[in-house]
Amino acid sequence: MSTAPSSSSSGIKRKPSVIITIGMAGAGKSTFVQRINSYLHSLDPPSPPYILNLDPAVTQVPYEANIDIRDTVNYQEVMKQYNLGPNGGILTALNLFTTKFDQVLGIVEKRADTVDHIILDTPGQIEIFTWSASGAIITDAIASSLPTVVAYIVDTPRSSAPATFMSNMLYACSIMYKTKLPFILVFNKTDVQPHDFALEWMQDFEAFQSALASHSGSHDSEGEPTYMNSLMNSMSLVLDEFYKHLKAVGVSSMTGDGVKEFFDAVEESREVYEKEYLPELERSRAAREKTLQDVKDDSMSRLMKDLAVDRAKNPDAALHDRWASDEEDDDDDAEINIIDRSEEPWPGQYIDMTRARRQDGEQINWPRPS
Ligand SMILES: Nc1nc2c(ncn2[C@@H]2O[C@H](COP(=O)(O)OP(=O)(O)OP(=O)(O)O)[C@@H](O)[C@H]2O)c(=O)[nH]1
Repeated sequence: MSTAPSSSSSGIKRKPSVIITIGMAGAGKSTFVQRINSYLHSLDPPSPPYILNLDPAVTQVPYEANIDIRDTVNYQEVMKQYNLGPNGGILTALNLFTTKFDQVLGIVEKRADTVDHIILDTPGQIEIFTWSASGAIITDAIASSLPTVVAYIVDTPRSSAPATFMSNMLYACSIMYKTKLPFILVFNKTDVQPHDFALEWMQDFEAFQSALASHSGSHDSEGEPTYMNSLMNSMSLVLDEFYKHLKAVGVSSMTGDGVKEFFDAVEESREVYEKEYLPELERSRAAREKTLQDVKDDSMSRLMKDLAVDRAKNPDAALHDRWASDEEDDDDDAEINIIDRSEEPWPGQYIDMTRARRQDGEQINWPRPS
């Protein structure tokens, strides 16, 4: 029993799959992460994943994270120091952690040879990850290095009303188009409510529309469809296209039902990543490099034109510009002092101006107006 071959026929260890779990608060992300963690441990041979907890505010997680944001940033302290409320504190803690994400990625890449799955558990407040620069930086950084899939966790019992289902799907849709990554809808808590209704609504928009029509509040006092009803009808047509691009599985993080199907979907998504996401990533990288090169070429050609104009105006200028030969000799061996800031700091590199102390009795003559 194994989810996927961990090495290819050539004997080269294949890269691990990264699973980013995202979902509304209380949808069951942490419980789901623990469930897939225990599933991977139960395989023969066991295939323990590498887990990153990115929720700084969680008090307890049901799994042991390999990297935990709480070890790096104290969210309570951030709230105090920056005078923030809980959400601002979580966002700032994530921002601070993201400044170190290159180190995290370095560690993760080193682990890539020994694990088959890397799992990211994200903050409970969904928008802190999905609509922040930090969330985008973390997602892009990891997805450009390893095959990545988004697992969007849905609280199935709480999405059984057509309007709630629709708003959850719209949110999922916006995340899918933002990340452009392969996307798996995980209908969680199927032990409480099976997810068949959701699959039916996704496959047949007429079924969704009739569920909507039969729901109370869909018609006004004169029997006309309400504004909300008409809006959701139109939205369901829009979402029809979105449903074609994703996989949906039903899971119970409580009982473990559907976890095997989830990993099958991860495996299929890996192919989508390699066929669609990776070429797109390389295309946009090449486009970015081309734009940069075009800007450089343009500046250079303008500089050369300016030089040509100067030379035409004053043909002798170049003669006067010559250095004396002894000056040239002096400079020949001079080292160009380029500082690589990514190297180890050297003594005195960091001068914290806020801490510089004045000598006792030292007078400072501040400049005064007039
Ligand atoms: N019955 C049932 N309950 C579940 C399932 N998955 C999670 N829960 C419960 O749902 C509640 C929320 O689960 P969490 O895993 O804390 O959800 P979360 O999305 O991580 O929540 P945040 O920490 O707010 O992000 C807990 O009480 C879980 O026990 C499931 O598959 N079935």
